[in-house]
Amino acid sequence: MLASSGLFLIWKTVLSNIVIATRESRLAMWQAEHVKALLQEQGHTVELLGMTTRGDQILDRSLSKVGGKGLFVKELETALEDGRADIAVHSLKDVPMDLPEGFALACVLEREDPRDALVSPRYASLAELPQGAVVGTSSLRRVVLLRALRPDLRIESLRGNLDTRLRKLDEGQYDAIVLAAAGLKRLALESRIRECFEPDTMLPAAGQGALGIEVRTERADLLALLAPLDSRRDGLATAAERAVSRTMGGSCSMPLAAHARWQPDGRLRIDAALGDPEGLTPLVRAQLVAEAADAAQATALGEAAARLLQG
Ligand SMILES: NCc1[nH]cc(CCC(=O)O)c1CC(=O)O
Repeated sequence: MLASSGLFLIWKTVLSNIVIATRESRLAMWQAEHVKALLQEQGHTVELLGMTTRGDQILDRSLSKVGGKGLFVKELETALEDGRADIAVHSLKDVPMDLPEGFALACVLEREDPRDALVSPRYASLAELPQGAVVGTSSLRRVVLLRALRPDLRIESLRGNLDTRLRKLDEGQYDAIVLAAAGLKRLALESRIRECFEPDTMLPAAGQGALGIEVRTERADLLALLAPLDSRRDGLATAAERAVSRTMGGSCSMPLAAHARWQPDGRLRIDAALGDPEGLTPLVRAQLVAEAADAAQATALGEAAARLLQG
C-alpha cells in the first residue's frame, strides 16, 4: 500500500496536466496543437485555452501605431498569471524582446522555414511582377527590403490573419503579397508560394519561423518538463537575432531584420539590416561570424551586429 502510493506520487510529479494558452487564429491554433502533440508524446495530458487578444481585434490600423507586437501576448500572460494556463505558445517573431517581470521563454522549438515568400495568382516571381505592380504587406521590414529590390513597386498596407490576407489577394486588391513561408507551410498552404526569398535577398525578421514557449519564471517544474522540446541550435540562433532587436530597441515601428545561420565550420553567422521608414537613406547591413557555444556568446554576437548597424 505504502509502496504503491509512493509510486503514484512519483508518477504525478513526472507526468502533468498542462493547459496551453493560445490565440485563436488558425495559425496560432495549429501551433498550439503542435506543442500539445509533442507534450502528449512525452506522456503528459494537455488542454488548450483559446483566447482573443487585442492584436487580433485591431485590424484596421497598423500594429506599429497601436502598441506593437506585445498586443498578441499580453492576454495570454494574464492567463498564466491567473493560473488559468501553464504555458503560452507564441510565434517567436511576435514575442517582445523583454518579457514582463516574472515571465520567461522556457524553450524555442526547432524552427520551420525562416524565409519570406511571395504569393501571387498571376506572377511566378518578384522579377516577373510588371512595373508598378501592387504588393501587399504591412511589415515595415518587408517594405524597406522590397523597396531596395524593386523601387518601382507600389507597396500597400495588408493586415489580418493569414486567411484574410490570402482572401484580399484573391479578391484582386494586390498583384502579390509577401508572407512568412512558415505560416503557409504550417497551414498546408505551401502550394500558394511562388517564390521563397533567400535570406540574402530578403532578410527575415528576428525569430521568424520559430515557436517560443512562455512560462512564469516561478514554474521550475515546467522548465524541466519542456526541456525535451527545446532546440539548442535554433534557440541559440534566435537568441542572437533577438539580441540585435533588443540592442536596437526594436519594435515593429523599426524596419529591422536579423537572421542567424549555422555555418559548416560550426560557427554562427548573423546578418542584420536596418532601413529608413521614410525611404530617404539606403539600407544599412551588417554581417558577423563567431563561436556561439552558449546563450551568452550568441547574445554577444547579436549585440555586436547591432552596434555595427548603429555605425
Ligand atoms: N506577424 C504575424 C506573424 N507572426 C508569425 C507569422 C508567421 C509564422 C512565423 O514567422 O513563425 C506571421 C505571419 C507573417 O509574417 O506572414
